[in-house]
Amino acid sequence: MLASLLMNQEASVSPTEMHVALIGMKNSGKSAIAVKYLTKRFLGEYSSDLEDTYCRQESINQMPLMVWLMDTVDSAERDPMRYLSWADVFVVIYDTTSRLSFQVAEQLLQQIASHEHSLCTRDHKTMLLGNKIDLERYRQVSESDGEKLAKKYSTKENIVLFAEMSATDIHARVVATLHKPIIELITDRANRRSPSPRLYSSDSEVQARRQKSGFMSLKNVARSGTLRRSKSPKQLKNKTGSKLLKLFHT
Ligand SMILES: Nc1nc2c(ncn2[C@@H]2O[C@H](COP(=O)(O)OP(=O)(O)OP(=O)(O)O)[C@@H](O)[C@H]2O)c(=O)[nH]1
Repeated sequence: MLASLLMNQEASVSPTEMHVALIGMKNSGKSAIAVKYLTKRFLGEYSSDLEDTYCRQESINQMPLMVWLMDTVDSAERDPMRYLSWADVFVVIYDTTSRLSFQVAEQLLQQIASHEHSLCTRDHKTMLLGNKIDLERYRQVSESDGEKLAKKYSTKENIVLFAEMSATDIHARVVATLHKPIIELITDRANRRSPSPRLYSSDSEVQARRQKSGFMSLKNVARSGTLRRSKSPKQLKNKTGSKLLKLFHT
């Protein structure tokens, strides 16, 4: 009896889906990381002006979890609220061979921090991720610089994680790296025993748009397989096509 009560309580605080936004400067490797995570392949050529959201069914800590991955495009014309109001996990990616991309990563950490304080009450996790470490000889950003920056934007309640990786690395390591902030957030939420509400202000708008325009529901996704492409909130208005589909047709 007690065991089943505890199990029910556990189920009620466990998330069934996690929204992960990959953000960072153009060419930092967001698409390469997304493609590797979703398909186990590393592909060298991408179309850079397309933005998509994909999902993959995972088992994390022995719990089924739908991971939604938004592969964003770095563009001043697009509203950052599309990921700020959507994501549970922000993966801020920079290219370790580009100092400029590291500066952009700092601006993005700043953006997340100000959003968090002024608008957002929902808990989230951020990870600063240095990519392309296979190109060690061209490195412009040291590992300790990355660590320092992550520390700078960490608070007592919310630590910004830091990792380095290469999208050319083996699939298991890419998956393990992307799962780090997800696992931390799940653990934080379970410890607090209070799942943060997803529906508020801009989130409810996204939710309403999803229903109106047939955004793939969790049920449909579970019924029809593990990897699915769906549309980001922005694309519900403005269809741009799919990077992945495009990739596999070329
Ligand atoms: N050597 C190496 N090349 C990488 C790595 N990650 C990405 N690249 C390459 O870097 C280039 C840019 O990668 P993308 O994944 O398109 O970068 P992005 O951040 O999605 O760029 P936008 O879509 O323009 O915002 C591509 O030629 C990739 O093949 C990596 O870890 N190592």
